[in-house]
Amino acid sequence: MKIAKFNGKGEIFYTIQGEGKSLGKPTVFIRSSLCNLHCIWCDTDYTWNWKNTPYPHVFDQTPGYEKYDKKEQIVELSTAQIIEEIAPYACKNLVLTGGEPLLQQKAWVELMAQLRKKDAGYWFEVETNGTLLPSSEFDALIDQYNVSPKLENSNNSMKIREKPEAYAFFRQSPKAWFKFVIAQQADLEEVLELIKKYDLPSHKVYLMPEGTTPEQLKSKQSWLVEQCKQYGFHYTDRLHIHIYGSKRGV
Ligand SMILES: Nc1nc2[nH]cc(C(=O)O)c2c(=O)[nH]1
Ligand code: SF4
Ligand SMILES: [Mg+2]
Repeated sequence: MKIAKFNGKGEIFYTIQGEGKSLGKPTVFIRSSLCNLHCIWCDTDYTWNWKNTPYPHVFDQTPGYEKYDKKEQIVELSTAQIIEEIAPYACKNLVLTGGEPLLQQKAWVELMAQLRKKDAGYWFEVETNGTLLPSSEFDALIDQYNVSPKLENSNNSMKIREKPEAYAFFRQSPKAWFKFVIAQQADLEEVLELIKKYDLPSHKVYLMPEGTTPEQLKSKQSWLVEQCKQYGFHYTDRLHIHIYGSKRGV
């Protein structure tokens, strides 16, 4: 599997789930590389923002920021190698993230199947942008989908960010929970439209402030909580950002 490379190794780390339904749960994260979207504010752009691609990013304004050399950002790990990497952690909760993990479903299926065979107690969550359909094999192994559909604020065209067949799948899955990144009022209105259009279950919707620093998150907290109260959505923060700041591997 293509894993994001960090400090010469695969980006695999033990922390607490910082977002959404499982917030606070001790969890091992495995960050796969590659994404089919190109969100302008993406905080894991080292999984897709390759040199000689046209996608703009907010970091373009940051002095010294450069698009990434694909070869330098990916490490190919076998299922056995990934199992070896996670072995030292006394934790059976895994989050498959990225990038977009559903781009590499076959490799995840092999990993999940082998781990379950060893220990039925494994719990598998996946962080997905909700544009790709899970295979039946993948769906059979996964415990929870954290579906984070992208809005206009992501700067992806509607054609690539809004896939009706994927919405149809996740809206009916008992394992799926929705998490929308909200930067401003217009985003909230877009979420309300999507909920109506795809008949999403409101009680399974989380709103999360946009931001990669505690200051950015804090500036939106109280406003967003009021919106959650008004519409009956859950609020989720980005706990790992408050605790660790904007760092990799936490
Ligand atoms: N602690 C922690 N929680 C997270 N929840 C979703 C994450 C992600 O990047 O997918 C993430 C992450 O990178 N770290
Ligand atoms: S879908 Fe996720 S990983 Fe892909 S560009 Fe958007 S924020 Fe980044
Ligand atoms: Mg993240």
